[in-house]
Amino acid sequence: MLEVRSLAIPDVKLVRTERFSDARGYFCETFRRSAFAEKGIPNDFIQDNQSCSEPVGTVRGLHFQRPPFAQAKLIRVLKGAILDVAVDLRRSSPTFGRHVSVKLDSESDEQLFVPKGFAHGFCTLQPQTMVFYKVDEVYSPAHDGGIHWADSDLAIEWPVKASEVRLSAKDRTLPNFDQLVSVFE
Ligand SMILES: Cc1cn([C@H]2C[C@H](O)[C@@H](COP(=O)(O)OP(=O)(O)O[C@H]3O[C@H](C)C(=O)[C@H](O)[C@H]3O)O2)c(=O)[nH]c1=O
Repeated sequence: MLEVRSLAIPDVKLVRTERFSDARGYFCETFRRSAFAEKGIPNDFIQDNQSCSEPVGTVRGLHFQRPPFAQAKLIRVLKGAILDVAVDLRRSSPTFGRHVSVKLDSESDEQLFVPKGFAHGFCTLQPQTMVFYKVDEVYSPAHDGGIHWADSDLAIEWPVKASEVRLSAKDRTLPNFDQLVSVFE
């Protein structure tokens, strides 16, 4: 049975799929387009991504792609655990600049749906954390954008100190939120 519930920013949704356990282990259907569409997630996901982060305290993000290559994402954890974060970049939204954060791990059968118009990032909570996510628009480096993970205006409470965080060179130099020219209406 697929369950979908809205988070504090209603367009961001937590999805729970059903796990069938037996003496061998378990089986779960992690995505079925028709079932997700019936529950308000009709997106046509056309690309799958997977990343593995070796050290605890790895932060990937905050990333987004600009229109017309803006991506909605469906994120789940294959191994380990993350604090997953979505930031509302839609200028017309009453929650513009606000974020939601949720812990996802490989045992909870939960996934996070992040619609277009949001920046997305996560911090790993365990070593060798593997994240798998579906996107509904292809990768377009020319439309790649981001916000610095520790932006003071966003005030995200990450579970890692700035002195210990593991970041890509690109993410270290991402602009602050107040430097973000209007991207999403
Ligand atoms: C995203 C992406 C990247 N790449 C290549 C580009 C780089 O040579 C290499 C690593 O890319 P990057 O450092 O941007 O990977 P992450 O830091 O994990 O970025 C992702 O992390 C956060 C959490 C996200 O939500 C984004 O979807 C995505 O930006 O993979 C591709 O070939 N295709 C892709 O779709």
